Amino acid sequence: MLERWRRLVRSARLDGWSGLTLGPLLLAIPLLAAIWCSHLLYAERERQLAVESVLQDNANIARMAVSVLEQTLERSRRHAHLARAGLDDTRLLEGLRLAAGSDSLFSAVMVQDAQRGPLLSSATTEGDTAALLRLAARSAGDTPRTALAGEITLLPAERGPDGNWRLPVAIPLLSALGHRGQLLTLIDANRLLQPFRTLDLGSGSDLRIYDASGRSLFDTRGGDGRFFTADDGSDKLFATALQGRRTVERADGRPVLLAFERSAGSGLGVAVERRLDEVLHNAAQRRLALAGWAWSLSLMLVAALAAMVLVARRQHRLYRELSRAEDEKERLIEQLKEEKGRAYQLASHDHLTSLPNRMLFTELAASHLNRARRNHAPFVMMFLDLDRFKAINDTLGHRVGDLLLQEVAERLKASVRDTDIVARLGGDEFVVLLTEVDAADAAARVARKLIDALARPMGFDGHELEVRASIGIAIHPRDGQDIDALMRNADSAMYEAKRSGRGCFRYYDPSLNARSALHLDLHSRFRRAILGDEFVLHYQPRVALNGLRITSLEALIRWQHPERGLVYPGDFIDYAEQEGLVVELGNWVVREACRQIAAWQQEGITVVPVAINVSARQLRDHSFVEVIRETTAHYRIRPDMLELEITERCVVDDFERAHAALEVLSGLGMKIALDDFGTGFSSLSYLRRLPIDIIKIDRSFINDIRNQTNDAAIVASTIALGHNLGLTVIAEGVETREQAVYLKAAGCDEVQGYYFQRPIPAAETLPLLRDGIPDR
Ligand SMILES: Nc1nc2c(ncn2[C@@H]2O[C@@H]3COP(=O)(O)O[C@H]4[C@@H](O)[C@H](n5cnc6c(=O)[nH]c(N)nc65)O[C@@H]4COP(=O)(O)O[C@H]3[C@H]2O)c(=O)[nH]1
Repeated sequence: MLERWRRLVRSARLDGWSGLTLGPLLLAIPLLAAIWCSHLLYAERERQLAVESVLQDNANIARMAVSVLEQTLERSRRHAHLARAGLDDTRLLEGLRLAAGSDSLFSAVMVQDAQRGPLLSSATTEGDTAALLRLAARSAGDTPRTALAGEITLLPAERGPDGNWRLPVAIPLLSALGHRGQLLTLIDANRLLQPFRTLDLGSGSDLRIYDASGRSLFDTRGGDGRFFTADDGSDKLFATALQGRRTVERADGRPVLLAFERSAGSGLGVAVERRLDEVLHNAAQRRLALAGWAWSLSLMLVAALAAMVLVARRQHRLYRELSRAEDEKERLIEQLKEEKGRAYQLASHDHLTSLPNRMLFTELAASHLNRARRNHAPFVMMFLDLDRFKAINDTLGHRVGDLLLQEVAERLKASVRDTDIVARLGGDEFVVLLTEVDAADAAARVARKLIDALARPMGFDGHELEVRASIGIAIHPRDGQDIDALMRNADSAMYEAKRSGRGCFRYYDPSLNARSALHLDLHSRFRRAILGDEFVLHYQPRVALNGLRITSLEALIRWQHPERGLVYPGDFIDYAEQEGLVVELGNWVVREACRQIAAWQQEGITVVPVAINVSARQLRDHSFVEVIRETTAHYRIRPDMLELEITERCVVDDFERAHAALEVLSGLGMKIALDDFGTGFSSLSYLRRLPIDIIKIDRSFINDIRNQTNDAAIVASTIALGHNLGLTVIAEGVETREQAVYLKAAGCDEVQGYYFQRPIPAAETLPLLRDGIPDR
């Protein structure tokens, strides 16, 4: 069974509709169990109720029968009273004769005196007289239990001469004068038992009357009932029956439901019984009807289940077919997509290099341009042309030319980010779209990288080639607002590059070319420039307005370029910062300033502190403090001979680290100046939190100080603020006497500017240091 169940489950699972089959099955089992359990319980209850009800009915009938019998015998007792009185006075017996004569229940009455014999007899036939005498002889020994009358003695019925059944009844008497006697009556049995004959007890039922000794007197079997004669003997049942009701087994083995009731007065007993099988037969009819219901319900359930399973199977089959169709559809769509993809690839890509062709490039570039517009981001287009490709193609053949183009494509792709786009427009013309660039400088770097990547030797079919490329760069939005304009301008910049000698790049905007050339130069020769002493420091004095004494020299870096001449920091500091070169440059400045101070000191010149500019990166650099410590120690100068000029930019990115470094340096005795004061947003907060000694008001505020602008008020309040905080206030960019006078009047402590002295090389500072600022 278990194995069959397992097989069923397994097969259902294999079919893929296990849930659909097992679900209804698992639902049906408890439902069927519930139907049949309740049916069985109900049937059993029905059976018990039927038995209980029949036992109860039987008991009621038995009680009623006993009561009827008692009422009848009560009449005999009344006659016994008259008879007892008649024993003492026979005249009184006349009353008895009349009473008995008018009571049809009594067929004959006789009063018998123990000594005198019969005193009265209403018997009209000899048979009745003989029956009464037999009865008298039979009960002659009975003694009355009370002073009035004794127990009633009933004898088995006997048939009279007229053929009617009579019940002989004897009651012993004891008169007031002590006479003993008996009242003997023949009760008309048919009359006595008539009520029981008409009782409808139901089929298989029987009512039986017993006398006090347990002899059966009458039962209702056979329609009219039957009387038991003296020869019939007593019924065993009576001997075992107790008062009450129960199920007992008859001698023939059949169980009956029996109720037994005995009269307290006469001792007569009535048993009412009904065959159990008869009773159960009726209950069985109901049980059968119930079973019919249970079967119907079960069948309906099974039918519903089967229908569910069938529907589920059908749906499952449909679902499988549908999903097969769906798979097929998916497959076709995939196939179509692949074919479409192949067609698109063919139509949109260059077959030789697999790079996007002009059509696809234009689409991609347009979408990137839209994004760049939304994000206000730069967008760089580069046109790239291989120098002398035609000659290679013509001399070495198309095969080499093709291989060369493929290699170029690979190298170009490898040199840019995945987000950038490389396309081949045709022939040896390529285009590169840089989508994530932050500045024109970055475009220059990429262009240089591309040129370098292509310049590495390539070998094909035993030929070693070096390819040089010319690149034209157009930047959105300065060089064009749409793709066409950008492509056109990148193309013309590319021709400019070719004209400039090939193997180089050119911006469409000429101003960018000079700057980019400088940056490239810086990049390629930066170390050489530091080692080869191409950088120099110029110094500009800071002058105290009170007495025009030089208080400090600001060291300003310049690049003494061999070809370009003196290059100012505005052209390379930001670039050096972006490229991570500024720390090395800054360290050089620290070294050079310390070396110069030491040199001045060795020449016996009284030196003022030198202020150096510190960039943001430099201040963040972990070794910065150490560099200052070591360099000052190396040149044997006191650290307070150096001053630091920082700007807000130096601290915004990593305030904590800058703050820590400044605290250490300030602790060494160095003064810290906040440069370009007033141009930032939060200068004031920095003043409170950093160890600042000096603020330098930006020169943009000094320019217009005399022209009734807000600047004068700003300068005046900055001076007042600085003083309140105990700081030295310096004004930068003082170019005129008026500005100096105004600043002095406003309470400014020191000034710096062309009016007093332009930045000059170290050699030219000697007269200044020695003689001070000349009078003006
Ligand atoms: N119009 C005008 N300008 C005046 C006048 N007086 C001085 N200047 C110029 O103002 C700048 C003052 O330096 P800064 O504000 O620190 O501004 C400096 C500083 O931020 C940075 N810098 C200079 N040297 C270094 C350096 O060694 N390291 C770093 N990180 N930055 C430096 O470059 C900036 C520019 O330096 P420079 O070109 O030397 O320009 C200098 C100086 O030549 C004047 O009366 N009128």
